[in-house]
Amino acid sequence: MKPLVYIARELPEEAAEFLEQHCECRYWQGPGDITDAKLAEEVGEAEGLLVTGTPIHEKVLAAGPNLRVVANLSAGYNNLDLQALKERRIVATHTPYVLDDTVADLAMALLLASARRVPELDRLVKAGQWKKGMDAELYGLDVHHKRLGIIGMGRIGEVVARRASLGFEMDVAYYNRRRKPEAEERLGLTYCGLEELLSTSDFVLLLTPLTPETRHLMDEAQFKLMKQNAVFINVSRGETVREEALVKALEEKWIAGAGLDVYEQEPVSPDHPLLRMDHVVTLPHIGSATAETRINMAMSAAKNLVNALTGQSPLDIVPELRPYFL
Ligand SMILES: NC(=O)C1=CN([C@@H]2O[C@H](COP(=O)(O)OP(=O)(O)OC[C@H]3O[C@@H](n4cnc5c(N)ncnc54)[C@H](OP(=O)(O)O)[C@@H]3O)[C@@H](O)[C@H]2O)C=CC1
Ligand SMILES: O=CC(=O)O
Repeated sequence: MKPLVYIARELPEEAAEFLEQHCECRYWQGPGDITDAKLAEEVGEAEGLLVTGTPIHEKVLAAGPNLRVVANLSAGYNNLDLQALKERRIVATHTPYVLDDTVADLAMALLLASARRVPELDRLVKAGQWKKGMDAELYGLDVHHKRLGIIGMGRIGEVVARRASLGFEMDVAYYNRRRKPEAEERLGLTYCGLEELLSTSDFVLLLTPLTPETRHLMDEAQFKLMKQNAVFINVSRGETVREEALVKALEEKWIAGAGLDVYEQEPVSPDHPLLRMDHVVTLPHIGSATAETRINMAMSAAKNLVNALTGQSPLDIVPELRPYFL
């Protein structure tokens, strides 16, 4: 008999077909995105779950007594209560690696767009406001040969660093809890403490996972350390930044601008002050959103799910749970 799995989101055809071959599949039918409360009602006898971002905590797990695996279709997995999963011996997986290049491209796009004011100037031209003699009003900031400080030099950070240093001849500094001597050598990185990184970088890119330690890692004190002509880019999770502090930093011109893919509340409210600022470039959490990469992520999540249910070791068990399942 095929194992029953509950799929809490839409999937590309390839991944749905693969899952149908190996599992009996039930799907969330909407309307809208599933919530944790709805998932608790739906999980029933399922042995596996496939989710993106839905909070998975004790109440959801308790509602599914047969659960053996939760496959998260994303690299970040801050939606998972790892302790509750561990206590119930339920394995959890995520989808790292397959999206690294795509997310790194998006980080560079945000950086360039913010520095050179691309969306703002696009709006200006389309509104018919381009006039002769306004040249100086359109100036942006150089990217090449500047210092990029990356907080969270992991899989994606390294790919951004390669683009920035080889493509734009930037000087790349990073801050992690642990140094990475091999990556320093290979990519020509400079390691520095957080304060030094913030006070010396022209662009600060946040790429840590969201954990209790990184929640509000960027607060007033951190924005105050940044240079006045520096730009802040966030591609990690919204809650790594205290948004009120970011708004203040931008309003009071402690920093020159920001490029954001993620927010404390998503979708961000239409009346959020960040959306009224010309020196902020805003994207709707689309770091990995290309057709090819979303297929690869879905296939990776589906394979992790099937492997776990058929007694093979899933490739991408979340690091904190690996010691218990490998
Ligand atoms: N916007 C989007 O669409 C996407 C966003 N993401 C986000 O990006 C995050 C990073 O992804 P990825 O590169 O694959 O993850 P990795 O785990 O490979 O890298 C994360 C890095 O952050 C560092 N880090 C962790 N905690 C801290 C801390 N407290 N202080 C400083 N550094 C820290 C780690 O180093 P160390 O342990 O040594 O500190 C590690 O090098 C994901 O968790 C996700 O939230 C990912 C994909 C798409
Ligand atoms: O935010 C996206 C992810 O994959 O993590």
